[in-house]
Amino acid sequence: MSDTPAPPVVAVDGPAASGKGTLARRLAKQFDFAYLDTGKLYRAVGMKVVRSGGDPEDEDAAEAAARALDISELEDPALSGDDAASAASKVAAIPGVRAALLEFQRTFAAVPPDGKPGAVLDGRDIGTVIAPDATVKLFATASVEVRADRRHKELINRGEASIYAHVLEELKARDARDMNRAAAPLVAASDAVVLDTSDLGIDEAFAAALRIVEGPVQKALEARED
Ligand SMILES: Nc1ncnc2c1ncn2[C@@H]1O[C@H](COP(=O)(O)OP(=O)(O)O)[C@@H](O)[C@H]1O
Ligand SMILES: Nc1ccn([C@@H]2O[C@H](COP(=O)(O)OP(=O)(O)O)[C@@H](O)[C@H]2O)c(=O)n1
Repeated sequence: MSDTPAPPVVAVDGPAASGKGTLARRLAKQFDFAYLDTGKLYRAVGMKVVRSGGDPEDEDAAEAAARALDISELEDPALSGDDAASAASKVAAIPGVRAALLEFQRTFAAVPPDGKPGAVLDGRDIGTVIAPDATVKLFATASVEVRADRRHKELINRGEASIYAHVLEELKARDARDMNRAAAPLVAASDAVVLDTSDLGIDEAFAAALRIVEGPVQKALEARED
């Protein structure tokens, strides 16, 4: 008798506002998989440091915040704001922070909560570091102008004051920090399928993502039934 293969894992990576969260959430719903927005972990650590009066670039403070992070802190609505995003990309460059968050993410992928049959994780390093053996890897991207436009509209819709030019600058600064850091930089895994959503609406992007993901996921689910 052979061992049952591990639950399928869908890795969704990409730069800010590329639509990876929207795709990952919909893919999880499609397959009834557990979903983890790993950006929230870094946002929560960044906000924890800022709120205690610290500097998100202070390695000791950021690592201590990451080690003390409680899952309940991920529910804070302030995490979706730009301040949290900026603090997140600073703490995310610190290797001790990434190490402190690694086990939680790997366990989520290996043993999806609530007995779900698989997991979808989105972030920057899911396909490269967290789940290098993922069933299928998607790298969502779009031009920085399109991404800034999406994030700007999202902020306006939430009733927040937003200036397009500022959002564009913030995204460029964050892209640069995320791509140029030494620890788990933002890069498509060599076996990821790149999906450029610049000219795709949400439904079109989802349909394209599903075409990429469906086959490998079904195959992995069937292998677990044998
Ligand atoms: N293909 C798309 N076309 C237009 N808007 C999109 C598309 N994908 C996502 N959005 C919108 O862009 C914003 C950012 O999407 P989100 O999924 O949160 O991106 P990310 O998780 O990569 O930061 C959201 O307001 C979302 O509704
Ligand atoms: N797996 C991850 C997820 C996020 N991050 C960091 O956390 C920041 C916020 O991530 P996010 O996914 O919530 O941001 P958006 O893409 O939604 O704007 C990113 O800019 C990265 O610096 C990371 O380093 N690794």
